[in-house]
Amino acid sequence: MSEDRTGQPWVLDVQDLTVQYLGDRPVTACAEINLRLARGEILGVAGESGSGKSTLITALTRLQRPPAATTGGRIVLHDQDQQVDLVGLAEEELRRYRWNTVSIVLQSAMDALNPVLRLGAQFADVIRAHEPSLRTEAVLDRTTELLAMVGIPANRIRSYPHELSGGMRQRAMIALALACRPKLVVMDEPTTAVDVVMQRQIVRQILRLRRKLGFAVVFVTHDLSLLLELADRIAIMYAGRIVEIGSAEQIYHRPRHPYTRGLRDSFPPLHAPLTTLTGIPGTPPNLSRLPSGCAFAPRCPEAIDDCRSTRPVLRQIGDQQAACHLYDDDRAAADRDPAVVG
Ligand SMILES: Nc1ncnc2c1ncn2[C@@H]1O[C@H](COP(=O)(O)OP(=O)(O)OP(=O)(O)O)[C@@H](O)[C@H]1O
Repeated sequence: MSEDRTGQPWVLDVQDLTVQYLGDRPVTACAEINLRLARGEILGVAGESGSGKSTLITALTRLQRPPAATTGGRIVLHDQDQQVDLVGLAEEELRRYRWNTVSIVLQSAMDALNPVLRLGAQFADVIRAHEPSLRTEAVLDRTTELLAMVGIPANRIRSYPHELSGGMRQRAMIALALACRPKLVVMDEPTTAVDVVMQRQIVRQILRLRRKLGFAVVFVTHDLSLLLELADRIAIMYAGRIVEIGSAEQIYHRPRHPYTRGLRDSFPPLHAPLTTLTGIPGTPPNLSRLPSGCAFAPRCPEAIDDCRSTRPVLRQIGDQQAACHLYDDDRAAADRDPAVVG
């Protein structure tokens, strides 16, 4: 059984996950993704629109619908001394793990919450599905406690989703995702629909709840600066592949991949003074017509000949990983001293 640095089993161990949109010309939206999460760890996944982030999230929770299909790899979850590979489980078996072991927070709570049910009824549905024998008062107590954790007063239990502010709805979604004490919460841009002040409040709340309850998080967003506040580690996606992965500190201060550098310089930092934003020239590629070699090469200011002919593989560079030919010649030096190149 694979284990993290502390000897604990990984909460999530994704191995060579490939997800395609099937059709006349299949599109590979996630290619050979490898990710591991330790208990209580927050992994951020960042990338531009179309890089495959949402596809990854729905594949991880097995909520994808045709034409999307997982065509390779494993999604191994570990909970209560058991390991289970979600790939290949039937819908009925998956239900045992949803909410309980892994839960999801979507981009728009308005799409995820039922508009015709009061908040209390929605919490009761989820809690009861996993603890059918729980008495009404206990369900109510649990709901009150969950809402309080995200700063929503008890009198809102009788509110309908449309009676709540956008920020409150998102926080209610987070509370609902935690209702059955999952080991892993998967979040797809849960702060895009709210203003910056609320965004930061939600980020602080997630950090506080993680400390209190110890769940791990995969948090997907296009906003790298947000992840720098929230994530322990960050994976950068481009054209369906992870092109760099490292600690938040490494990704911010010493990004290896030119794409990561471009992404970092495209967003205003949340704390530091505002500087000129440079952005990345060009647009992401069409996944059904990827160039040979590195998919970022046509936009890369540092591309060399190899980049246009051979796709670089994700490999260790110092104590982070990147898929970039710029480090090929300096492999030995970069492995010894990560500051040598970059
Ligand atoms: N229903 C679909 N049919 C065919 N291809 C699709 C479909 N949905 C997505 N794709 C392909 O998968 C790619 C990745 O889409 P995905 O939504 O996962 O990206 P994303 O990074 O989450 O983007 P965004 O931030 O805009 O949500 C798209 O560029 C597109 O080529």
